[in-house]
Amino acid sequence: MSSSAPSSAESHLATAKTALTAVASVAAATMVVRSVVQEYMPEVHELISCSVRRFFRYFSFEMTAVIEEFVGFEPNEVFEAAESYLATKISHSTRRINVNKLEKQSNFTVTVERNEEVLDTFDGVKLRWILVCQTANKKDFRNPRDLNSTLKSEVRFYELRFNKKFKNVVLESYLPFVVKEAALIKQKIKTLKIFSLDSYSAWSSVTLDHPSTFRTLAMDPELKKDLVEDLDCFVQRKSFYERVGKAWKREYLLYGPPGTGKSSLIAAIANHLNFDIYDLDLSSVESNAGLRNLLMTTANRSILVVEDIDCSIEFKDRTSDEPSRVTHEDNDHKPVTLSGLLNFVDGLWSSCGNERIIVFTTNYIEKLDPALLRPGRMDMHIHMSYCTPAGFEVLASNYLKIEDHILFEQVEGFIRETEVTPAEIAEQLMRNGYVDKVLQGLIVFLKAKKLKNDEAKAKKSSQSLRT
Ligand SMILES: Nc1ncnc2c1ncn2[C@@H]1O[C@H](COP(=O)(O)OP(=O)(O)OP(=O)(O)O)[C@@H](O)[C@H]1O
Ligand SMILES: [Mg+2]
Repeated sequence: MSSSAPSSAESHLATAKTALTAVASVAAATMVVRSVVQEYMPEVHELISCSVRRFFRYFSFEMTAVIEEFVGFEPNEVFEAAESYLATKISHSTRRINVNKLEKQSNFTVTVERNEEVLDTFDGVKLRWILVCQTANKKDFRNPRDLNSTLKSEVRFYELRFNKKFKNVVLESYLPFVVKEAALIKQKIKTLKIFSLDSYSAWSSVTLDHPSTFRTLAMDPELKKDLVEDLDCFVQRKSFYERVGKAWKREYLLYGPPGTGKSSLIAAIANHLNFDIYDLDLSSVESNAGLRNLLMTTANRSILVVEDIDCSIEFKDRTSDEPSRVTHEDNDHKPVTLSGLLNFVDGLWSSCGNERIIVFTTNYIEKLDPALLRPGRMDMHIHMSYCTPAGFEVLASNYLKIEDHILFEQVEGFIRETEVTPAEIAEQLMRNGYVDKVLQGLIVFLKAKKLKNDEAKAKKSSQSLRT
């Protein structure tokens, strides 16, 4: 018995060959029929093309997700996210990109141009993106997408192609990842704003372009380190605040003489976290109801600043300790108090506010109501002190671009013995001239300052001896 029965592998091969031959014959026959029909019967040709496409699509492994620019009248978050995200995927193979910049923007906006294919990989899954633009059908107003695009005269959507078997990975992991990444990118390039109250007591904003950063700030190095760590820890504790059911907010009290960098520190915090600033002048808020409205209209990831609290407002309502029959309505019309503000903040922001920072500043901590200073009221007290030798070195590096100099020892000696603010030193360092000349000028200034301070001290002590 020399011949054996065909093995199962051979039989599979034979079946596959037959199937392939069949597909090839269908394709060849279709081509012939198509060319004949194309010539003589265009409608039949369209019908056949459609069926052929459907036939091949059935055997294709590819799936396409269409991500339109608008959902009804609203912008599609996934489309916007894809636009930002894909800009980070521009590679050597990208041939055309779009570059835009509005006058007020500090950075260029770069996006991938239409019909450009962008490749991406996520957990080993290969993905192909392409931005498709089609001329809008302006007459078809039944379709909101077309109505939207009448303004733009084109309909834009992304096609995202991937292997069908990764459908769940794409929908459940990849696209949420793209949305999250895009939010981070936007946050990074966001232009910071500072809001203040206009003449109608409503927030109005301008771009915040303050150069102060933690690097340029002259303050106690340990305190600076602690504060940066505190801020970084705060923004990462979303789940902690959710778990304990507290408002996700942090309160800082900055105190120190004028010119020691309290406002500069607020700008440095805003630049570090990329948070907008709301500068709240409590003396121009008429009532609790007005304050509540203002707080409700501040955005998340922002810093609410109340400057000079010692002079702007009472801490407590003077009548609040007396037994009273104040109705809710009366309360709405009452003048604002600081304790009222803090209570609002706890209530309102625990339900609707996220990542809020409140900063209070004062030049005179001794004038503050003790209730505001009691432990647990503020999360951190930050003393912005007179300039120290370490602070001077930061300022010298900022203004003169030097890390050391033969005159540093003399300057630092005076700084140790004299109460001088970083603002005063900064003013001296901004003077024109060579480094030597500027530092000599600073020494003359410090000598005079020391003399003046000593005289003032002597006068004060002789006055107190007399009384
Ligand atoms: N600690 C500091 N580090 C770096 N620069 C400082 C510092 N303090 C003051 N300056 C410089 O002095 C200027 C004024 O400082 P700033 O307005 O921050 O002081 P302030 O404490 O807010 O004063 P005020 O109590 O009068 O509001 C700043 O623009 C900055 O150039
Ligand atoms: Mg200030």
